[in-house]
Amino acid sequence: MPIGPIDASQNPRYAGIATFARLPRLDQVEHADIAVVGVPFDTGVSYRPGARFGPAHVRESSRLLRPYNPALDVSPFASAQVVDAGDIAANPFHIEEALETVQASALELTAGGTRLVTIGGDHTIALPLLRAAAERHGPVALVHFDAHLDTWDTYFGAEYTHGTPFRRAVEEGILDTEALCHVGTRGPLYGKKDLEDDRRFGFGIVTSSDVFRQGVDEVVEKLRKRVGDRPVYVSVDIDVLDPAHAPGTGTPEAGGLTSRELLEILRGFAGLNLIGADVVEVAPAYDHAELTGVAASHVAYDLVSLLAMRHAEQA
Ligand SMILES: N=C(N)NCCCC(=O)O
Ligand SMILES: [Zn+2]
Ligand SMILES: [Zn+2]
Repeated sequence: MPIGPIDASQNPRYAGIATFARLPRLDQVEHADIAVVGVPFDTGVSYRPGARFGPAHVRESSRLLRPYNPALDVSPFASAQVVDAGDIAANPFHIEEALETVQASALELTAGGTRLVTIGGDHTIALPLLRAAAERHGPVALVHFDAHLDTWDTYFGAEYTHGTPFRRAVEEGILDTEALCHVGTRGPLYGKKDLEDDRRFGFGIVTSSDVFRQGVDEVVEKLRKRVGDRPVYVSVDIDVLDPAHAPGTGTPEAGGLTSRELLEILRGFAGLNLIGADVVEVAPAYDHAELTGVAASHVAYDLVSLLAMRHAEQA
């Protein structure tokens, strides 16, 4: 029987030290099927800093999560042993070293078949997480929720930034270029070439306006078709949400998804071969009333739920 979260009917949910959803820590269980892990790192940002405080904020904002997920008809913490694995201590003064630390830690955490849902941190961390995923599964399909393409080349000559992880990932051959898609992109670019490059790398695009005009069901159908039964990694930059739904982020863009749209699309992924996920770019200094923290914690909860369903199917 998995060890579940602290019971909110016995112990007030606002009491005690915050782990994600009040789950046990990794060192309190024998084996974890799914681990939520933080990467408090934001040395890769191009505008507002502060995503290094994302993991702590999302944990604090996750205290109200309950054990049954009716939208997916699953009790994720009963279907699988889910834990909080704490934070990966990435060097804030040396990006390359930080990326190595994140990759090595992700490999260590997944050694026994544990699936990861990682809380960022800025989007730079998706690169080492994808490297680790590809080491385990080979090149992976990617569904990338973001206002931004994040396939730009360099900033100030720097290769590893939060605007460039997916270009590096394609160059490194760790993505399955038959099955890549951005969802929720919008806003001004540097030039038309950004889109041409992105297309050349193999990405399909479902813009924020496509989600609005086509609706959730059509979008889910397209994404499921593109991914098929490939191992798929889901990366959620919280700025995919409209700033009204997620003000606490580093590079906000108007005209984004609602949290309802994002959660509905994610729930449409039930049955896909999800192998890992991240939720990044939560910058609490710009958050109000935990809007962004709550949205991110619910996104992480649904991602954990999808992984738990997959785990139960395979067990
Ligand atoms: N990954 C995020 N959130 N933002 C990338 C923005 C890159 C830029 O400053 O153009
Ligand atoms: Zn973004
Ligand atoms: Zn991003």
